[in-house]
Amino acid sequence: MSDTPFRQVTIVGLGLLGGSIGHAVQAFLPGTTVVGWDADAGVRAQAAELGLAHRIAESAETAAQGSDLVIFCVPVGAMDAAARAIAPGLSKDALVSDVGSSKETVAAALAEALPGHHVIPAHPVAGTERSGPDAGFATLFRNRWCIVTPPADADPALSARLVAFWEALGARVETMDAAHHDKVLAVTSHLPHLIAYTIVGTASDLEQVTQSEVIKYSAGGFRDFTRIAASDPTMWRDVFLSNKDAVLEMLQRFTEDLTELQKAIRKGDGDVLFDHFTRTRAIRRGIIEMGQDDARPDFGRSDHNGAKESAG
Ligand SMILES: NC(=O)c1ccc[n+]([C@@H]2O[C@H](COP(=O)([O-])OP(=O)(O)OC[C@H]3O[C@@H](n4cnc5c(N)ncnc54)[C@H](O)[C@@H]3O)[C@@H](O)[C@H]2O)c1
Ligand SMILES: O=C(O)C(=O)C[C@]1(C(=O)O)C=C[C@@H](O)C=C1
Repeated sequence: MSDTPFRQVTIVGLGLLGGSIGHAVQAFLPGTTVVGWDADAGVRAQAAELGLAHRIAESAETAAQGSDLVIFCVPVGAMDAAARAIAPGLSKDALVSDVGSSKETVAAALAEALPGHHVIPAHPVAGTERSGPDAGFATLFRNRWCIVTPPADADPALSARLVAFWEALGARVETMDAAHHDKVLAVTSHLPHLIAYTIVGTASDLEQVTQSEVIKYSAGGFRDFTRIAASDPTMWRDVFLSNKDAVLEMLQRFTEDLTELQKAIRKGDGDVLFDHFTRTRAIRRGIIEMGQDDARPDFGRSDHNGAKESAG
């Protein structure tokens, strides 16, 4: 393998994820050319202005021309349409990948839309509540996991190049099958978003009763929920529809556990509550010790984008 895993990458979808990949490749893989494409003309113009790619393609049909890697960074419900649109320019040798938050349905959509092409899906577990081209930054993937889900018949050499690509952008890479990915992410990412969307909606309904107190006193826990609940509606609608079975299974478990805590409160059983909270505090501490806390106040700052940033 040369010092750059891919000569030219086409990024389809130039929002938070696509924009961050564009910045990161230019900063950390200077030997790779970045071509950008987005279905939205306004986004394409903004991406050109922000320098998210070396060049913005003139049409979907030509976007993949000459690229040995094409990464779909569109909402998971738009993967099929995006893949069909760029198919005319896509070489049979190119590797097709994506960054979608769910993997089984995306893998199936890409394989069906692009028969005879190499498809190896991936999911960088890194993001923010922001979206759009100006939300991207070069260090988004640094020290974050990227989960690669190669299908059983994937070419191991192509998988290795995709792993090298993500490692060059600063990610730690893990490989697993798509179904397992979807179960794990249902509990670690999808369910927390559903809970945040619910609690913020509930509080807002109650606001009519409490006359603005919800907003006024939202300094702590509630404010953290509002950050998550500000995440992109299109993206999350698609995530829940595409990972339906795993999310419903985890929601069932969650509901049972919530009922246990509800019972303990009603019965005045402090031991159950104390033991539970002690266990969850240890989990949070474990996450921080593993270096998984991301010092969020830095998120989205423009000085994350310069080529002056060094990899590693
Ligand atoms: N936001 C996060 O925290 C996060 C983290 C990891 C993975 N993801 C995944 O990354 C993907 C992109 O998310 P994002 O946050 O960058 O969204 P975003 O809204 O910031 O950007 C998505 C872009 O895709 C474009 N698009 C939509 N349909 C298209 C099509 N058919 N062809 C070309 N372009 C099209 C939109 O115009 C938009 O510019 C999603 O699949 C999401 O699940 C998101
Ligand atoms: O930190 C956040 O704002 C995120 O929601 C990022 C987050 C997550 O749940 O961890 C959201 C969705 C992605 O698919 C990956 C990462």
